[in-house]
Amino acid sequence: MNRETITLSLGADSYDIVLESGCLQQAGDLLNLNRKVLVVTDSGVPESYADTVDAASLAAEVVRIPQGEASKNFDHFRMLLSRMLAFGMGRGDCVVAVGGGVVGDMSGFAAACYMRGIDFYNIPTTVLSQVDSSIGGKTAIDLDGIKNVVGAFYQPCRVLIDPITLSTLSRRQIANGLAEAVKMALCFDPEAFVRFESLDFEAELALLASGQPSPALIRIISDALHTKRDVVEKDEKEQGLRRVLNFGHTLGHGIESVNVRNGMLHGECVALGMLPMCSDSVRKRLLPVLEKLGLPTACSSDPDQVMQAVVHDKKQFAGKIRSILVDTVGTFTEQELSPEELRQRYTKYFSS
Ligand SMILES: O=C(O)C(=O)C[C@@H](O)[C@H](O)[C@H](O)COP(=O)(O)O
Repeated sequence: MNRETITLSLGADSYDIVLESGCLQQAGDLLNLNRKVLVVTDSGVPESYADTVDAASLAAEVVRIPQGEASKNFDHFRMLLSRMLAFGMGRGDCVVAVGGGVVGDMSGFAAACYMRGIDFYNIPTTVLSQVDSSIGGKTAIDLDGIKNVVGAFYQPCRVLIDPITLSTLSRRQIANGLAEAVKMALCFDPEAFVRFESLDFEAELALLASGQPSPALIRIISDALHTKRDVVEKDEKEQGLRRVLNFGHTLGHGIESVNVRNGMLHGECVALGMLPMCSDSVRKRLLPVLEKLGLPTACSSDPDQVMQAVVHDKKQFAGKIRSILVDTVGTFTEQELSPEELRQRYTKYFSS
């Protein structure tokens, strides 16, 4: 099996991302598990993944939270900390996340807070977490319906990305994660976007369903990891360039907050959130890609409700919302838009 190791250079917080089919099975060799380990996973992740980490650890506790964004809350966060305390974990012990973005974000935040910070490893098992959320150290929980509003920048010690884990995901979950990779290609990587345009999605899904790795998906994951690595190395704490990774998220988070109970997924909301923020020519290329992936392209959420959530987002600054726009594939601009201007973009695109 081919292994790609991508190093994120952040001084003392540098770490390797290992991308290799089958690397989950090597967790005992690739991670330091010779200590107490809190393994955090969710009810949608095959139990065998967490069991693999458990078996490779000196002593492990496995915590399984219910699947879904609604679990990324204060109660589950507190429960993780209590479990660490009850297990007698000390500063030399570690947390391992095995799952998607919810598991990674929340367990990373728990690792950041327990005893002011213990080691954290991430083993993302969804497309979304493999291309985006496991990289760059954003950890968080949601509060009062606002996404990621409590959290910390806390880098993992190592990330293991095993594309074989994608074979158990539904088509919808795969497309959900690919929305984040489309976002990165649109902003930074025109060649990666062309690869999306020529992607034979059905053929790659068929490969995955037969238990084989999908070369095209591995290439997409690798493209996204390189883009994100380059961005985070230049701007770890999101003071400038990293804000571009929020393309599609400003309206997207608003749409997500309104639709969380309808079961809409994060990437689906990001897909919708990108559409009003593109030029006509970019949208003309984006729409067929989203349609091919089966991502939504129409949204009927009430603009007032969407905007209510948008104005609580972290991108608000002196009454304006820092928004990313894409006029040409591979480039971006940042503009400070008023809530009214954003609302108009939303209504103009989705009501016409
Ligand atoms: O890593 C980043 O930086 C991102 O913005 C990646 C986003 O795709 C991701 O969804 C992130 O969690 C959103 O960030 P937030 O700061 O708006 O919570």
